[in-house]
Parts: sequence; structure tokens; C-alpha cells
Amino acid sequence: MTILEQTVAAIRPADPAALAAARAHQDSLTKPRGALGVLEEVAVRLAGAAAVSPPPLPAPAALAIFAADHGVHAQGVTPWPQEVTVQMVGNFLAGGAVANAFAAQVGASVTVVDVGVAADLPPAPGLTLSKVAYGTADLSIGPAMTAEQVAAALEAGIAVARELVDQGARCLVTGDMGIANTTASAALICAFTGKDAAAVTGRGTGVDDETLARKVEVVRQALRVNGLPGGREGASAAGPAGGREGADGLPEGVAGGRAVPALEVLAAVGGLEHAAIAGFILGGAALRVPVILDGVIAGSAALAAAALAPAVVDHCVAGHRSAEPGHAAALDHLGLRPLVELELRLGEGTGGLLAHPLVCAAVRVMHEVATFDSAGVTDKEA
Ligand SMILES: Cc1cc2ncn([C@H]3O[C@H](COP(=O)(O)O)[C@@H](O)[C@H]3O)c2cc1C
Ligand SMILES: O=C(O)c1cccnc1
Repeated sequence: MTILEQTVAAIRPADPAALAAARAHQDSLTKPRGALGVLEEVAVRLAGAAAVSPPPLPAPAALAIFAADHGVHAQGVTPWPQEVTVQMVGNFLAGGAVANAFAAQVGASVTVVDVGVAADLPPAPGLTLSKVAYGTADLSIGPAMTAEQVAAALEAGIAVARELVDQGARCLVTGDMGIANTTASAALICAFTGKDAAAVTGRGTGVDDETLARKVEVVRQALRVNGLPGGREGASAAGPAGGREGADGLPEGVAGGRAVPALEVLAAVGGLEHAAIAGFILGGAALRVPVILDGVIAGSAALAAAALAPAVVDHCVAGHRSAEPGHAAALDHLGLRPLVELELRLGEGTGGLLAHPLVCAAVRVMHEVATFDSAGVTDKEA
């Protein structure tokens, strides 16, 4: 078995007994039932994922920022030069990015992973060198990656998840850096949800109307040249991501037309960081360590992960909802409710990091809050 197959095979859906125990525990705590709203659902969700109630406190958290470049940058889909990717890697390593500030605020470690930056990076503390290629090919002309590159990037992400958990992380947070990666994200979201390009393609770093129109056309063309559904007006979404078996025995991830294996979709229109983040999510889930998803890049990568292993979703928490329209579409398709909505449109893991204290607070309640019985508080239900 390959590392990917082993990882997928190790992922279990939420444990029904732990879910039931966690719900019963929530109802026994000294608060009106349901008073913690969504936080109760989060705590129950983590119990199901961990297969124990209460679930372990999801701390410490480790952020992994997967960095890579994109051939589609040549189509003018972003106003930022490609070098910003490698320059921001330097900024992360120096501690100067927003992700560093937010990680410091919530006590998370930061690991930067070069899976596909279009420049050579010298070894540095905090940097994992897992370069698969010097960026992807232009997805609007043909497949962005080869099958081998997709497999290598997925395995790089799995390896990072394993290593961080080995080092003591009890919660993983996804991060990305890759100029032009919101274009690849939009194409992945179209392919996996069947939604039209115009509905899920956003302004990324803040493109003007003319660039946005070009970006939508680039996404449509990418889907067309790669033979993927979702690029046409009126393409329909169908059912939850994945779960079907293709002729080759691999799960398929595409709704709304010809069913295409998830790995083929990733190769066609994904980025190296998307594949690595999908591997990272699968790797965390296989170890029953919860994964907090960041923005639209993570959301699109999670669609790929869910197409490969539908049960992976039970181990994910949607940290936030970003301003990119495709992010909402991805979260809807995954059935995930974002914890915070602050109009962030940055990536790097920033929105995922901000959600970490909320996830911890939700679980801490399960460990520390007294029950009606233990505190001698009258329960109206008793
Ligand atoms: C200075 C800077 C820092 C960033 N940090 C994250 N991104 C984010 O923006 C990029 C995606 O947007 P688009 O598809 O429009 O290029 C990604 O690198 C993402 O991580 C940044 C972008 C910039 C410019
Ligand atoms: O949704 C995100 O995380 C996002 C949006 C714009 C640019 N980079 C990332």
C-alpha cells in the first residue's frame, strides 16, 4: 500500500458512542441545554473524531504553511508578482507575517513547507524542504501537475502532519502561500461542487473588475481543456463530495457531470500546496488529531481530501469563512459551519488560527464545568 492508501484506510468516521456520550455530558453541565450554541456542536464533533468523551484538549496547535507557485500566474489573474511567494516565505521564517502574529497570539507553532516554490530555498529553522516542482504548469492550457507530482505533494503533506503530531501537536491548522492560488482554488471548487466559475471565483488579493472577468474565463477554460465539469453556466452540484468508486478503484470527487477521480482533478487544476494541504488534512484525521481549516485554499483542498476519504470531514473544523465566494460553496458542500466570519481574505492560516481559542474553549467546558449533580444546582429537567 502507498502512504496515501494507508492514510486513507486509517481514517474513521465520528464514533457514534462518543458522540452520544458527549451530547449527554453537555446536557448534564450547569447551563441551560444548548446555551453554548455552536460551541456545543464543536465539542461534540471533536469527541466523535477522537472517539472519546470528553475529547482531548486540542492544544498545542501547529500551523503548517504550504508554499508553492502557479503556472496560471502567466494569465494575469493576480496583480502580484510571483516572487512574492518566496519573499513571503522569508517573511514567515523571520516572524514578520500576519500568520506569525496570530500564531503568537494563540500559542501555535509555525512550520513553513516548500512544496513548490519557483526558487531554491536554503535550509532554515522552521522550514521543511519538500519541493516537488518549481511551481505548477498553467492549468488553463492543460493539467497543472502530473500524477506523480500530486502523489508526492500529498505525501509531503501527510509527512508534515505526522511529524507535527509526533512533536506534540494536538491540533493542526492549515496555511497556504502561493500567488495566484485563488484561481486554482476556484477551479477545484467548480470541479468538485459542479458550481459555475462565475459563482465561485473571487477577487483574491483584490483584483479589479476587468481582472476578475479574465479570472472567471481562465477558470472556465481550465475546466474545459481538462475535460472537467463545472465550467458551464447551470452546471449542477450533486450530493456530498466523494464516496464513489471509479473503475480504477479510487474514489471519485466530481459532481455535476462525468465522474473524475479526485487525484485526476487535483492534477488537472490544483496547486502543489492544495495537494499537500489535502494530505495534511488526511494525515491529521488518520491520527485522530483535529484539523482547523483556514480559507478558500484550505476549503478547496478539503474538497479533494473528502473526495479521497469522505470520513475526513468528521475530523475538520471550519475555522472561518473568508470573503472569497468559493469558500462558502466549498464549506456548504462539505457540510461545515465556519466558526468566525471577519471578512478576512488573506490565507496563510490566519482565519484558522483565530478559531483555535474557540475550539479549545468549547472542549475545556467538557473537562471543567460542573454538572448539575456535582455542583448541587437544581436541574429543571430532573
Ligand atoms: C503580500 C501578500 C501576502 C499574502 N499572504 C497570503 N496571501 C494570499 O494571497 C495569495 C492568493 O491571492 P491571488 O490568487 O489573488 O494571488 C496567496 O498567496 C494567499 O496565500 C498573500 C498575498 C500577498 C500579496
Ligand atoms: O480565502 C482565503 O483564504 C484567501 C483569500 C484571498 C487571498 N488569499 C486567501
